[in-house]
Amino acid sequence: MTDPVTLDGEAKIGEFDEKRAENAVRELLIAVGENPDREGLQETPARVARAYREILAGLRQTPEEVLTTTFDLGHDEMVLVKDIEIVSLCEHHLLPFHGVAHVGYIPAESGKITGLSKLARLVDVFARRPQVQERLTTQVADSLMRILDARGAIVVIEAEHMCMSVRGIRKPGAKTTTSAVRGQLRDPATRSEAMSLIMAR
Ligand SMILES: Nc1nc2c(ncn2[C@@H]2O[C@H](COP(=O)(O)OP(=O)(O)OP(=O)(O)O)[C@@H](O)[C@H]2O)c(=O)[nH]1
Ligand SMILES: [Zn+2]
Repeated sequence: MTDPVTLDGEAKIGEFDEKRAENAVRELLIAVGENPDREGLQETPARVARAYREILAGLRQTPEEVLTTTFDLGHDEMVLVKDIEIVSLCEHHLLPFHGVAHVGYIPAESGKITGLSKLARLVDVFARRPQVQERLTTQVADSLMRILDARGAIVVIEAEHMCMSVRGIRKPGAKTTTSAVRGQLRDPATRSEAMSLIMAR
């Protein structure tokens, strides 16, 4: 197995060990009192391993990889993509949290901008890891600043956590909102313009 490395977005984590994941799921089925050899469960460890590989694909991607396409359009005002669907995995319970991300930035003075789809890809790089919502929000904003030399960035995420709806406190429908605001978007007027665009339905 490859050595694990940090989750700072700059380094890649080790390979996905499918066999090990399968064995762990089989063990979990036994631990909860199930029979992993009964007909309906025989393929389950392999299916679950594949599902985790997909849901956690961001562990093997870096934000630099997805923000490579840049154009110089000379556009130097805010670009905002709203309602990007996200599904992530809460690192405390390994249960999903899902909702939407709104991602905006003010391009570098050079006018260096990226493709719109790349903003959604960037969100996925960090969402597809074991996460807490606050860190997911921060990592997206910091990547825009660092990689695009953006003059400002704003990321707002609204999500429902399955760990709060299906277990524990059991409050389905409760939504958590987190934001990260960087650079020129911290200026009150610019920030409030961005927030009203984000909140407009
Ligand atoms: N700040 C933050 N907390 C989270 C996130 N996802 C889950 N949590 C919380 O992490 C906490 C873990 O608390 P613990 O007391 O260690 O675990 P627990 O006994 O399962 O907690 P309960 O959910 O209250 O039953 C809970 O309050 C969760 O709601 C997240 O993205 N951000
Ligand atoms: Zn949780």
